[in-house]
Amino acid sequence: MSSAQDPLISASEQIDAGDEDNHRDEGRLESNKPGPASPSLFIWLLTLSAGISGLLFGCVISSTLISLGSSLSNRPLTALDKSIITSSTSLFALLVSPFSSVLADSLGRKRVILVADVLFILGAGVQAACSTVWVMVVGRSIVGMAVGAASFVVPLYIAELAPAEHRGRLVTMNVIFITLGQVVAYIVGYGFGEYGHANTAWRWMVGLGGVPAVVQLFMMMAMPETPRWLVMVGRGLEAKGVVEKVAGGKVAAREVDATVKGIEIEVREEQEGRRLRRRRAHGVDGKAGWVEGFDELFSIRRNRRALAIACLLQGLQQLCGFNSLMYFSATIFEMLGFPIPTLTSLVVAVTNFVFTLAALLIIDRVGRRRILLWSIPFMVIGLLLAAFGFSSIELSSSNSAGSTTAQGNAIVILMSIMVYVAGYAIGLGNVPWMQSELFALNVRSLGSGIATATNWGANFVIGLTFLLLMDALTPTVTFALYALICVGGYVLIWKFYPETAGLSLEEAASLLEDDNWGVR
Ligand SMILES: O[C@H]1[C@H](O)[C@@H](O)[C@H](O)[C@@H](O)[C@H]1O
Repeated sequence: MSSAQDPLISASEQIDAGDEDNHRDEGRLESNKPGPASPSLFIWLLTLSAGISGLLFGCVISSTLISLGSSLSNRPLTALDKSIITSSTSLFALLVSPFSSVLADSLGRKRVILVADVLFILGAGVQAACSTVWVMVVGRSIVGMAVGAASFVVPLYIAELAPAEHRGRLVTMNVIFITLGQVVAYIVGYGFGEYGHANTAWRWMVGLGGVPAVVQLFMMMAMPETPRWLVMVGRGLEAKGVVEKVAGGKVAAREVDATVKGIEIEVREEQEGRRLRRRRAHGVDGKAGWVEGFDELFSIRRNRRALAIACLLQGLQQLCGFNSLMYFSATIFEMLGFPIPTLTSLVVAVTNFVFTLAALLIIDRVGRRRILLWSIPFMVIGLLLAAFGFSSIELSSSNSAGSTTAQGNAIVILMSIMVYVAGYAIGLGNVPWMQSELFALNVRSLGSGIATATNWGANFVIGLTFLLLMDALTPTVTFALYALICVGGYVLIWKFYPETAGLSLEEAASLLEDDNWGVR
């Protein structure tokens, strides 16, 4: 085959010839070339190692305050104690995620995962050994820092290592671990609650949470840094080795070269652009710091757009109310008269897990935008049906209707919640974590960190307001409000979120240059 016929050969030759105008095309070719049928064993291993953080994240987010009894501060917990203990985790996750993005650029993606592991282990130990409420809050806050850092850096790490055609699937693997962690937390919580000794069971539960972090610490030490970060810090040769390893020997050396060159070109262009902007603004040359990172994120149109979309998706993922079910579904099911509410809650966690698995199978074929536009309507239907079910219960209880009607309504609500959760898990539960593909490399880490902070901020708000809303506005209005938020989110996604499935990271990020936000 001649080089004219072979797009890859011609692309790399053009690069070698120094034709900068054509360099952008190279990234496009990288994404369109037929990739290996399935990810290599090495990339699976790497995703597994990084995904253990997801397991920890899931366990932490779902670990309800199992019976602490009077084992802290020699008194029963007050409502204030409970809300401070619960919200300290999301608050610290929120504070730490943008900060750890700065660390991910200076120390590297992998080291931030290692730091998060150390924090997980420390936090688990402090919680397991604590005897006062305030030490418990300290332990939960340390775990919050770990979750904040890990929830942002793991999807970034996976996305930067994954081949374009499998990226969605591999990032979704991380969400599978999160949802699996949630299922495990429910089962363990239920088991300890039913059969454990009240004063020690919870210590075991939080303490054992440190074990996966120890396992991950050792596994991650053997894993490489991402090629993109390596190129960014001038270690191009190492980057080539990693690309080769990820491909599992299934691609030709020239394709590896082309991939690394594509990244190098992007880095060079961005450094050049940054230098020019600095010179124009301050008349000086020099190394850009993280303040410039913020400046670039907000002053350049394409970066601003990427940030707006990533924050929209992450905010919507939480404001749609899903985690209120994770935190309080047992309370809801108790209210509805289910005999073992914690077991009914497990149904929610399992539905979430199973449909996230389904997302794994179809996400790269269906595409991110399309999967959201298909699945959000199911969330709206589920929420509205649940709202309707609650309104019937409110009516029937005020008319003191028979318990069969109430039971029927409770089942309708459970089914509607399952429809909602399925819709959530297949789209909104995982697509926002593909945030890094929206950003150009120089602002990728910072942008992902801010979007992750948006996720934790909205999570904090939902956790804090759900019970209050149920009380002040009735369950019907609360669920209808979440449906309204989903409708608003749907319209914004339809207007502004372009499809990024199958594109290289470089190509996906440049979509947002378009006047129509890359949507058409
Ligand atoms: O992607 C995850 C997943 O959907 C979890 O089930 C949810 O609890 C988290 O908040 C979310 O970030």
